[in-house]
Amino acid sequence: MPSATPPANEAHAPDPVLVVDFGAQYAQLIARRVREARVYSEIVPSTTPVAEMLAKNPKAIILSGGPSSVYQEGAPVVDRALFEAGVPVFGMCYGFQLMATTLGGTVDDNGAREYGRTPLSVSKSGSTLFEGTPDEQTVWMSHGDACSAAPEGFTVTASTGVVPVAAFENDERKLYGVQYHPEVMHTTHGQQVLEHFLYRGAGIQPTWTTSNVVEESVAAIREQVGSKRAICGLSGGVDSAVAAALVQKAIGSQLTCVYVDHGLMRKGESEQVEKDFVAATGVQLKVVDAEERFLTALAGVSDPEQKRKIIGREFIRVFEQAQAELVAEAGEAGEDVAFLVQGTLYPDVVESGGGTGTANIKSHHNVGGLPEDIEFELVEPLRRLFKDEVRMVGQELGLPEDIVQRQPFPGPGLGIRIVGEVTKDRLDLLREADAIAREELTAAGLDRDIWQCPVVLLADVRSVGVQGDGRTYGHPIVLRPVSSEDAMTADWSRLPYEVLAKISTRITNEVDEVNRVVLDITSKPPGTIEWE
Ligand SMILES: Nc1ncnc2c1ncn2[C@@H]1O[C@H](COP(=O)(O)OP(=O)(O)OP(=O)(O)O)[C@@H](O)[C@H]1O
Ligand SMILES: O=c1[nH]c(=O)c2[nH+]cn([C@@H]3O[C@H](COP(=O)(O)O)[C@@H](O)[C@H]3O)c2[nH]1
Ligand SMILES: NC(=O)CC[C@H](N)C(=O)O
Ligand SMILES: [Mg+2]
Repeated sequence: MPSATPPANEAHAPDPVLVVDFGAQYAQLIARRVREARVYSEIVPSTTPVAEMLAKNPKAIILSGGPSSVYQEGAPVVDRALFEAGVPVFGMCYGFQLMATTLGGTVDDNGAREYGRTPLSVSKSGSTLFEGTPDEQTVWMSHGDACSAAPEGFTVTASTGVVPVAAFENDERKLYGVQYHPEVMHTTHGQQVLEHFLYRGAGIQPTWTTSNVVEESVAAIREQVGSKRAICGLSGGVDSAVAAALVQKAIGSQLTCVYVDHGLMRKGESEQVEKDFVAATGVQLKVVDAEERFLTALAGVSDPEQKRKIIGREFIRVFEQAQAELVAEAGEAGEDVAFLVQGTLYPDVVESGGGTGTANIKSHHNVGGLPEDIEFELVEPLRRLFKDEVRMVGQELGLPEDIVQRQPFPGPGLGIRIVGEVTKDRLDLLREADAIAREELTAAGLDRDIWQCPVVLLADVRSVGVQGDGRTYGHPIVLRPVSSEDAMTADWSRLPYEVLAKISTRITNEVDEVNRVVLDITSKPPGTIEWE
């Protein structure tokens, strides 16, 4: 079964607000902001035919920004029919400009460029978007083209020092647009304006909550799995813990969780999964020791994508082996184990290029890294959710705080934190360094301030040091502490110097072969969070 096939339980999604992605930096952020307004949203690529969009029964449509210029040849377009279907539409930046030109207004490159924080003057009397917001507000702009004339029938509702048409609306036709980016934090009344569109313009009720998600998913999982059995890949991370708890709620003892100890885990992690998770949920757990298998398959490989593919493949082979064992244990009486539950999230799908036609940055082992010949039917109840929403679902299900608030750890584990070939010795070395960094961050009370802190071993790099009056020629360790909302973008965390100093001293003193500790001060973009 191809990995991009949405599992059957996706059919139960509520009618969405569609975010049409014109190649925006922030399409995901728009979708999140809509959900923060308690309205369900989904992203679709701009190449989706209008009929296909309308077939999803959208409650409203948002047109995102994008890098193109509407007057360029080959720039993405939208069929006029979209504006005539009676579905409320909100255009932002490129989406605003496209709405303007498609409906007879004028957009050109007239030198009215604006980048960053910009003061906006609102003429709000009777405006659906702006009523109740201040006359002067700060917005985030990022454009080189501008609208110089709104289409007929539209009222201009805002302007800036250089742009006369910075927002317009046609309340009768339920069409709205703004030149700026309401979705970014720096736009002071962005969320309010977006909510005005959703609630007032489109008349949507804010009813989408995580308790709906729990109810709907449980029903969908029961329908999908029926009386058959399922296994769930359990990693100790938030996503699989929440997925397992949801599926357990739906099908109880038909579920067995499988924890794969691939030898790429951090210090103490396997013990923690075995003890804590079972204690918290009472789930049936099968632990598979697959260290040798993974290390053999990874021997001699240093290319990151190759590593990811190998790890993805071996995961599935281990799940198949576990499946066979469970069937054998149950004997004749047992139903087939036909389903594999995974804690796949919406960003995993989008980043693996499966959601919006975006580029493949790295193959997540559970999406783009799955082998072609997988025979399980996938159950992925979190495939539509963002991380913070998953945490809310976990809370709703009564999972303990220390599971729900855990920092993410990638499925391929330390395998993608060794730059170079993965060997047992290198893993042991990295495990020690990582344990020290985690211990000190926890001791300093910083766990909640950072999103995660990968610790990376540059196995193919050596540098000269001096220790105990002697020369050393060892490897550097990289600390990569980041802060983030959803791992799609991130900034490096400004950790206190004393904490960094303590980590550095301890690692170089306590870990053989490491004589240097460096700090990664790159945001995402341009860096990613993990090094591979
Ligand atoms: N060691 C493992 N054993 C079994 N399944 C695993 C293991 N590691 C990952 N998986 C499966 O792959 C999925 C994706 O891994 P990922 O690391 O994104 O999620 P997670 O570990 O559940 O959560 P988090 O992102 O918070 O670490 C998991 O939800 C789980 O189903
Ligand atoms: O389960 C996973 N399988 C993977 O293959 C994988 N790759 C990265 N990550 C995690 O995803 C987030 C974003 O990471 P990047 O900025 O490196 O893409 C960060 O939280 C990473 O730790 C993964 N998780
Ligand atoms: N951020 C955007 O959507 C930019 C739209 C268009 N390319 C401009 O520069 O005006
Ligand atoms: Mg994980």
